[in-house]
Amino acid sequence: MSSNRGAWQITLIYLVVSALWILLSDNALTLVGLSTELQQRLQTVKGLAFISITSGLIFFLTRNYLRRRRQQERELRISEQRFELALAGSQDGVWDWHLNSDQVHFSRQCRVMLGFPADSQADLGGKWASLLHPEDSAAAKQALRDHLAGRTSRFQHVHRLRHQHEGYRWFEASGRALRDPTGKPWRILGTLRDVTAQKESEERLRQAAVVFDSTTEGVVITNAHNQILNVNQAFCQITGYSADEAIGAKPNLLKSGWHDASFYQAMWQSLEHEGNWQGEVWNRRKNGEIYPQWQTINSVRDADGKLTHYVAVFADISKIKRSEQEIDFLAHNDPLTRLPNRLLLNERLENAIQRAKRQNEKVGLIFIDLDRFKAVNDSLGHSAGDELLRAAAMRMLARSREQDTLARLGGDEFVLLVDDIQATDALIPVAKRLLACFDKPFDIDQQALHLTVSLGISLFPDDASDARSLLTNADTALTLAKDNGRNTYAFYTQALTQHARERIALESSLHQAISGRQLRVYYQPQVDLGTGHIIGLEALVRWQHPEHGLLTPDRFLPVAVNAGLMISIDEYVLNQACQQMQRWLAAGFDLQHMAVNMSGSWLERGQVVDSVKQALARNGLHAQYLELELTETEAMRHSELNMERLDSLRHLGISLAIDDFGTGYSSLMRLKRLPVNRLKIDRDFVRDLPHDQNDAAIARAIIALGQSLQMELIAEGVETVEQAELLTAMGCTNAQGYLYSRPVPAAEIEPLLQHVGSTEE
Ligand SMILES: Nc1nc2c(ncn2[C@@H]2O[C@@H]3COP(=O)(O)O[C@H]4[C@@H](O)[C@H](n5cnc6c(=O)[nH]c(N)nc65)O[C@@H]4COP(=O)(O)O[C@H]3[C@H]2O)c(=O)[nH]1
Repeated sequence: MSSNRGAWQITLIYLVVSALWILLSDNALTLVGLSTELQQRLQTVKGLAFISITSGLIFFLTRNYLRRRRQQERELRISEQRFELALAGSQDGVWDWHLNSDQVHFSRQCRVMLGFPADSQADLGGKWASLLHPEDSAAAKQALRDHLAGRTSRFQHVHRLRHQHEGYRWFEASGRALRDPTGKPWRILGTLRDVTAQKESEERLRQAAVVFDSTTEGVVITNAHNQILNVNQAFCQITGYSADEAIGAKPNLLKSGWHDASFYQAMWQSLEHEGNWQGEVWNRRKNGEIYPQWQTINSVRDADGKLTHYVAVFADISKIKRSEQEIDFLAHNDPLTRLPNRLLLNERLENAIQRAKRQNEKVGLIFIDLDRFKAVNDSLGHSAGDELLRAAAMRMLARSREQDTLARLGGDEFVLLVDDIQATDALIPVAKRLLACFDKPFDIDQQALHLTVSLGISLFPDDASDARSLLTNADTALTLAKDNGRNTYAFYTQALTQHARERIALESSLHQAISGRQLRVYYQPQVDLGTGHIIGLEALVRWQHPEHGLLTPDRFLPVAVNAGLMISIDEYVLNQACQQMQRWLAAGFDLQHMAVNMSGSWLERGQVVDSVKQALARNGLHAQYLELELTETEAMRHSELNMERLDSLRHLGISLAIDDFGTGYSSLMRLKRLPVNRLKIDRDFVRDLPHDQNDAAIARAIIALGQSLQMELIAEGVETVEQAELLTAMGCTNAQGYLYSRPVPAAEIEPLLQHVGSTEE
């Protein structure tokens, strides 16, 4: 009941009761028939009674009314206090917006939250919109419009409002509109809550969730009882377990059994005392594979310090481990053959020497060099060369004892470290075994390649007292093995050291030899096997050494190659030979050509064509009388430039011969393309004729090849009549060798030429 209606009802009742009282009580007195005086007295009493009753009534009503009001006011105050307390506790502010007057009341808390003075009574109406962040403004206003229009039952929106001092902060505003009977809103009341911290932690959580899901490191979260609560995608990828399989289980699901109890004890102790643990753990994937992981575990405690969770983050480091191993391997091993390299050999050699010192034993070092490997590499290409090196390494490794170290130093150089030997002789069977590794040919690129090795042996403590000298001495011994005709072994001796010193001395005196005219040119005849006539000569260099006497090319040419002196020597010989040939021709000797050796470096450097032109011009020799010899290996070098230079030489009119044919690895295609007139059968295949069937077969094959390519053939190193006859029978037309003459100075050649006869005879 409304207050107006209630008041009207009470007043009406009072009017009716009073009117009835006045009218009826007077009539009642009249009817009773009392005297007038008594009636007047009773009327006075009645009037007083009425006043008393109504006064009493008014008193009680007023008292009740006032009591109820006080009670209500008290209750209101209490409720207001409760509300204030509740709001203060919740940190929410209250706002009250009278829409018609556009007056907004912001509670004290609201003002504090927005950075206004707490007790400012300034009207903040209309401020709300201006405080809104530009990015949130449209959405917040739309939410308010929706509610005022009755489209939503509550206004609720989270947006940023500008704080007076701290920039924008996040607020959650909620409220409800009061509407008149027509439904039109006239007031809206609501609360405002600062949710900046919540927003920030939501953002942090969102970021953490992204990290959790996208990190490549596995993450496991367990409760305090070490039961898995959550794992991330990376965990599943690394371990092979799905999240469903892992959740609820314990992390020992991954236990590999590689760590003992003390390892886990130390881990738990660290977690308990430090709150974290970090280290390498070997775990087992679902597929059984054991792998290393780098793991960090942190214990998580609540505000009261009670342990709630463990969080473990780990990275699979198996790839890193593998590359570490690979790097370590490559640092100590040769990538081609996978054998130990120089570094590892040195380490092992040092150790072996120390051990031998302690145990009074010996250490043997065998330096191994593949004979003529360079020729294979140059003619068949590097990949075939590599394959050959690998195959050779495998054969030697298979024949070595496990405790010995076979190392590759680079190129075609290997070393076998033979540990724990009692006597020098013990190395002989080892060396023989190594040589035997090369008895059978290697099958490379569908070709059977025959290869031999030369071995140089030195011994600790007999030949050297430290690793470095031992290696140098083995190398020196190798030179001796090579000098002894290759495919053999040689021990280091003091004499060898002397030899090495001589080589160094030779190199320095070779420079003087060239300038000081110590070089000599010897000539060796080349004869027609059919007529026995000398058809040409080969110019061969000698060194008239002031102390060592006459030195043959094998003593000083390798030194000259190392010292870069080959071109000077070749040019000197060419000049001398042209001069001499011109003299002999002028003297009327019937010679077809003068053969001069051409080193690889001379051809390679490119000045050979000019040098030849100049030598011919200087000596007035016609190009047709000059023949240049190039070894098979040099001729097969795959360089277009070399090919062009050979073509240019041919265009000058000189002829070209391939020297030492049969020792290299010729490609038929290339041989066909070479502008060559003559093949010289290497003396290695002539030496054992006519007895060696293999050599005979090779010589026959070379002759057939030369014939089919329309090249002239000359056999080198013919020493016996039988050899000459056999070669003639095989179809070889020319020969050179001691049978006819050793290489001799020009003066000694002339009687031979006269014997053959001059054109003037
Ligand atoms: N056992 C034996 N050997 C015989 C016989 N007939 C000839 N010889 C030797 O065979 C070699 C032939 O020369 P090469 O194959 O061009 O082989 C030559 C050649 O490759 C190189 N050489 C010599 N002089 C020069 C030069 O002026 N320049 C260049 N680049 N190399 C040269 O040195 C190599 C060796 O020359 P030499 O010691 O003079 O050795 C000569 C010669 O003395 C024989 O019946 N039996």
